[in-house]
Amino acid sequence: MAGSSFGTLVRLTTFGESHGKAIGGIIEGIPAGFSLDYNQIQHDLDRRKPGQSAIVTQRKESDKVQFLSGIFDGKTTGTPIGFTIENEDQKSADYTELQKAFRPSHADFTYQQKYGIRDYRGGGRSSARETACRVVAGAIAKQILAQKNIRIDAFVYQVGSLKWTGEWKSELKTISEANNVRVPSEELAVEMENLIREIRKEGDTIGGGIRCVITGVPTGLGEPVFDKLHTELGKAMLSINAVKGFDFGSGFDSISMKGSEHNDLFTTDGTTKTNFSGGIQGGISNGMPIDFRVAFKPVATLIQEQDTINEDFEAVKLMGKGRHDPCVVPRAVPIVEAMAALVILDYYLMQKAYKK
Ligand SMILES: C=C(O[C@@H]1CC(C(=O)O)=C[C@@H](OP(=O)(O)O)[C@H]1O)C(=O)O
Repeated sequence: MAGSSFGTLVRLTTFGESHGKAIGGIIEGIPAGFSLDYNQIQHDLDRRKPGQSAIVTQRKESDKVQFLSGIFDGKTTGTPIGFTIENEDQKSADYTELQKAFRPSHADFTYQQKYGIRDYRGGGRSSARETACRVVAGAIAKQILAQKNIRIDAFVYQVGSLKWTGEWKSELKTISEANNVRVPSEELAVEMENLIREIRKEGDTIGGGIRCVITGVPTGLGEPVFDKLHTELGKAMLSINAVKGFDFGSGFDSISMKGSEHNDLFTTDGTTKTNFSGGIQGGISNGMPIDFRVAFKPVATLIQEQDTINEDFEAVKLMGKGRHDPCVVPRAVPIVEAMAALVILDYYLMQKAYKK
């Protein structure tokens, strides 16, 4: 229970700090004989990497993954896949003041209280840099799932109070992936980007929301009662840095609905006319698209002076420094897809193992 591994049959363990030599991971349980598309893995890493546009952190990392094991002649061998990604652009001097003072609402304080020591540079282990490792594993899982016609699409639907309320279709992915925000509307992309630029000018940050739709999932995935499919998806999403909320299907809107409005009526082919269940009933996939949302808080590091305390619990003023995201959702889209892919592949393999 040391907190750095995720999954049951497909299991990812990550290591590394933001300003250390490298980050990396070990992926166990990937089936043998699968031909890897390295370009696809790099493509997802590029969708996540810092410095990719004017509205994200300007730290420049190439995020090239180096595989160390588990692959032979371009195919998985069924043995642990080890990999590293080097850290190339650390500016640790930006964090000198943070050796002693805690950024309000950041993991600085809790890491210090838990361990009595922390790598304060770039947030150390608590940095979202770690999520690059999840993207490597998720990109592999996504490729395997694609062969089974399971498709995972995440996109930004909200930044601050600007919200996309359209109906999702997979064709919209070309629009969401063509703009810096990753929202499926060209008009909203401009508005959201302008908002993020304004927020950045003020040295401030803003929250956002990501929606994820998974199609082609067969019925039967999910292990009641404690390992329901949505329970594992919730854990996966809530483990991503800055995530504050997860809901699926009707989610929190279900509070104000009547059963007669909420029930998804069947059609005779076994699908349902509506999808308030979000593709999961009783913790088990029902064959409809799995549909969930993830809420991200505004990043804690502000380029503004704030009141805080130091390690001796004395009141001090702290001015944030460094290269930070004014809004994390544009870069978090491939992270959500990666974690979703790890869960779905894990549960797909479990269902294969258990089904009579
Ligand atoms: C490096 C990445 O993002 C970093 C996430 C991060 C944080 O506190 O989470 C702080 C910043 O790091 P630094 O202060 O070293 O510039 C971001 O740039 C990355 O995502 O690869």
